Amino acid sequence: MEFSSNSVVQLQKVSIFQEVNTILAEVSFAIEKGEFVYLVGRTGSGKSSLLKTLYADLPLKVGTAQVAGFNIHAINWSQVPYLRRKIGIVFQDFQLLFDRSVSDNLRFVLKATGWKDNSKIKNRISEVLMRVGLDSAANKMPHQLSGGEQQRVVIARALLNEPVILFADEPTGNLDPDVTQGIMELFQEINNSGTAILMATHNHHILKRYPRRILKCERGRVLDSAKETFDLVDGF
Ligand SMILES: Nc1ncnc2c1ncn2[C@@H]1O[C@H](COP(=O)(O)OP(=O)(O)OP(=O)(O)O)[C@@H](O)[C@H]1O
Repeated sequence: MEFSSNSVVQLQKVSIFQEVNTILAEVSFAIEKGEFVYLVGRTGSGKSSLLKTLYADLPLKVGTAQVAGFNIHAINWSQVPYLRRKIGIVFQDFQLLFDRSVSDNLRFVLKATGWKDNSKIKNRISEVLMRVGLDSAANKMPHQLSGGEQQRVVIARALLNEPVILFADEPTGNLDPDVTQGIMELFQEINNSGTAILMATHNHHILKRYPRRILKCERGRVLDSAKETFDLVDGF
């Protein structure tokens, strides 16, 4: 399989494991710079496990994978923080630190990823909060924000180091339809400005409203809408 140098994710004959169980096998696909791709499939079909393998939370034992220029199959633990600086990760449950303000949540990540200059840190925090439409929330505590606003802070946090790709695992899973739409519009804007996105979702309405390429986990394989047609309804 030929991969282009424009790819931000390239997998070749990858198997995904949970403990000793093979969850997915023979997984080969590429995601290009600036592409938006959905990841779908029934509950337990392997979406989260695949994402975790891509951001090196699960070890890659079979096959080869490159993510944001890192060889995931050969990565060692000391390199993982550098990989994580090149990618952004957004989960369904927001995972903010609830004992500190929004800006301190963001400052924590910048400091942990090597930022030292306080005025640059302050500027970067303002920039990302502006980008997600929350510039007035810097001094609020997470519990003072709605679920949708908290998810925007998580997205701002994922954008801090200008990632080449965002991995989003059910980012709208806990949100009502109006708020979901706002988050999807934000993802479209982020994507339009050049960041690739791989987003796991169970939400059929999102796929209809914002149609893009789809990867589907099914019976231990990953199907690709760019290469084959498959039944979308089955799997939600
Ligand atoms: N930490 C774990 N230890 C062992 N097995 C696990 C673990 N996490 C997930 N699994 C198993 O791996 C398989 C794939 O789970 P995974 O969470 O990747 O699916 P998913 O498609 O993301 O599901 P969902 O849509 O419910 O989030 C399931 O059979 C699950 O039981």
